[in-house]
Parts: sequence; structure tokens; C-alpha cells
Amino acid sequence: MVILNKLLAQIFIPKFFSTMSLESSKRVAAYKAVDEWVKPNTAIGIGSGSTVIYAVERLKQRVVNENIKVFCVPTSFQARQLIISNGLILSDLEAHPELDCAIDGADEADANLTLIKGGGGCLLQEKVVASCAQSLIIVADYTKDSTKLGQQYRKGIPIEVVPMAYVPVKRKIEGLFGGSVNLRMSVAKAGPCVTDNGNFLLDWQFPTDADSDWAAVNRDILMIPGVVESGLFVNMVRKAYFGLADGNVTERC
Ligand SMILES: O=C[C@H](O)[C@H](O)[C@H](O)COP(=O)(O)O
Repeated sequence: MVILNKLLAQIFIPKFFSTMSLESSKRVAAYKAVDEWVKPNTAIGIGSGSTVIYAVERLKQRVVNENIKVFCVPTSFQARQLIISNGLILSDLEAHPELDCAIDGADEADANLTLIKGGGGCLLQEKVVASCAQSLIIVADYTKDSTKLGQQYRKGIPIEVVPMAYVPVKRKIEGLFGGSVNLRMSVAKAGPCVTDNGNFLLDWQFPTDADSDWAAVNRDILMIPGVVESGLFVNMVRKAYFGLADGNVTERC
């Protein structure tokens, strides 16, 4: 029994602390970004994912403590719910087509701050909102900070497609660039994952030896009929904050 307890402790205690440090590294990055970029009486984009939850947490604190007004434009169903449940002002691109900044997460960033986004299924609205922002600010933990894409994030580049086109798009991407393309399946429902926009998602496992010109790859992918948007964000980021396990933050621009 004692041996079993020791064994369980050896397995679960390190896992518990690494999960905690990952969460706290997301929080420090998000808090710093919100403190440095959100100005009173502006409209901002609210990204999606688990790190943005901490950005909204900080935003709410600032709105209450400083009694400021910030109009929040969501990038997903999740972001919309976060804004509403935190009592923030919900807006949209009709009312605010020009945003001061957008604060969002990322699945991976390379040395040039080219991003892979869409691991959580949200990329189309994120890219539209980011394109309306003067500054796209990325908040992430240290596991997203890479030199090359694919170094740490192994699930591939998400690509949102019109449902009827998923097979031809898959074949064209594999033919043009190599690697393999998979239709993302739902976890809690039978069948494919359906985006907030009613589309399907493909995940492209690109060849790892490719020294890629991601701007060109992104342009070529977007030219394929049936592709709605890609999870490659090229030359869009103003600044990225990567939280570290020790509570510090690496900043890159
Ligand atoms: O589809 C999801 C979005 O692109 C997220 O911003 C991205 O997946 C990062 O999410 P997280 O902060 O949970 O790692």
C-alpha cells in the first residue's frame, strides 16, 4: 500500500505542478499584455482559447478598478460568451470596424512570429478581427515559442473549408506541398468538427524538413477553391508575450 501511494505520488504530483505552471505562465503573459495594450475608451478584439480566458479576467479587473469603458469584439462563440459572462461590453465589426488592438492566443509562433492558429477550431473570425486591429497581440505559454513551425505543435496547420470541398482541397494540398491532410473529427459527437461558421476543418501535417516560405504557402492555400481561411498568420503580429514557468514573460516583436 505504501509503495502504491509513493508510485501514484510520483506519477501525479509532477503532472499536477506542470499543469499549474503552464496555467500560471498563460496568466502572466495575458495579464502583462492587457496591462500594456488596453487603453480606456477603445474597441478591442477578444481572441479564443484557454490563454485568452486570463486576458479577459484581467480586462474585467481593469474595467472595474479603473472604471474604464472598453468595447469588445469577439472572435468566436467562446469569446462572445467570455465577454458576456464577465460583464464586458459586447460589440461587433459593424459598430467597430477599426480596433485598437486584438489580444489572442496561438498554437505556435516561429522566429518571425508567423503563427499556427485554429487548434481550438477558431481561425476565420480570429483572422478577420486581427485584420481590423492596429495591433495583433499574442499571449501564450512557453510551449508555443518556437524557432520553426512544427517544432512543438505537431497537429498540423488548420484549414477551414466549405464542407462539400473537403476531399478535393485535401488532395490538392497534398499534391502541391506533400505531407498529409486529415479531416478533424469531433470528440463529443459522431462526425466531423464543425466550426462556428458551419464549415469543416482540415489539419495539414506539413513535411517537417520544409524550409517554408509561409507567406507563399498561405497565398497558394487560399487560392484553392473551397478553402475559406488558413490557420497560418503571416506578418500580422505586433508583439507576442510568452509566459514562463518561473513567472517571467518573454516578449518578442
Ligand atoms: O482555435 C483556437 C485559437 O486559434 C486559439 O487562439 C489557439 O488554439 C491557442 O489556444 P490556447 O490559448 O488554448 O493554447
